[in-house]
Amino acid sequence: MGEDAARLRVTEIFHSLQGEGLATGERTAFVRLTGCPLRCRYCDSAYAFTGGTRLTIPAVLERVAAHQVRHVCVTGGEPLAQPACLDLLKALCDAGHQVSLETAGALDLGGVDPRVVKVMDLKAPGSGEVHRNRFENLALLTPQDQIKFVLCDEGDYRWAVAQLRTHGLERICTVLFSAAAGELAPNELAEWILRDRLPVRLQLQLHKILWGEEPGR
Ligand SMILES: C[S@@+](CC[C@H](N)C(=O)[O-])C[C@H]1O[C@@H](n2cnc3c(N)ncnc32)[C@H](O)[C@@H]1O
Ligand SMILES: Nc1nc2[nH]cc(C(=O)O)c2c(=O)[nH]1
Ligand code: SF4
Ligand SMILES: [Mg+2]
Repeated sequence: MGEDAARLRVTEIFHSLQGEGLATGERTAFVRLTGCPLRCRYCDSAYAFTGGTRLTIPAVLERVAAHQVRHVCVTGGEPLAQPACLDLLKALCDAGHQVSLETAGALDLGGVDPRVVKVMDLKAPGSGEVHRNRFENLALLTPQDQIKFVLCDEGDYRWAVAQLRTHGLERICTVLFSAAAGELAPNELAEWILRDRLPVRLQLQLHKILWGEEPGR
């Protein structure tokens, strides 16, 4: 199949305020790609595991353009599980967008366009997917990228602190600590970060504060 005919399976394309990471609050178009090889216990996007609509890259670009945004966030599901995601990321950059990629960190980041801001999770034990972390990806991150931990409990927190220290993560890029919604109180996580004087940022999910668990927001 030629590149022009490549299609991506897409769950939704929507317009919202970025709710996560360093661009929080920016008006953003989200492209949520369908399918994920992981099953994090807390996943708030399980509706993207199946279904979706097959769209060509020009069709995705056209729907994104309708939202008149600078920022585009490619998420999922696990975007990198679809090989054509790499072409989509490049096409969005070529169209002049500031592009971010939300990824589990379980698949190779090697082919991602260097203009893309990579927001990579390290999956903690409470996710049930800690064995999927691909630590080789850390060498592919640059200071513009972000490493995110989504934490379910104090055990996860301790694990994240150990990763921070073992890999010197704060020397690579910004490190975000986020509480898994419904599992850990963000104020408790805030107290631990202060107590331990960690070089990390607390991340709250702005869209859930504004709109709750509504899909497409
Ligand atoms: C739905 S995932 C999609 C991208 C990719 N599969 C990943 O896991 O990064 C986007 C982000 O939402 C986070 N997330 C999922 N469920 C969450 C929850 N219940 N509370 C907080 N963050 C959550 C993930 O950890 C990830 O950082
Ligand atoms: N507003 C909003 N911001 C987000 N940032 C990352 C999201 C995601 O699901 O990956 C997300 C999302 O679902 N909504
Ligand atoms: S990797 Fe991302 S999309 Fe997949 S189950 Fe985990 S949080 Fe959900
Ligand atoms: Mg989400």
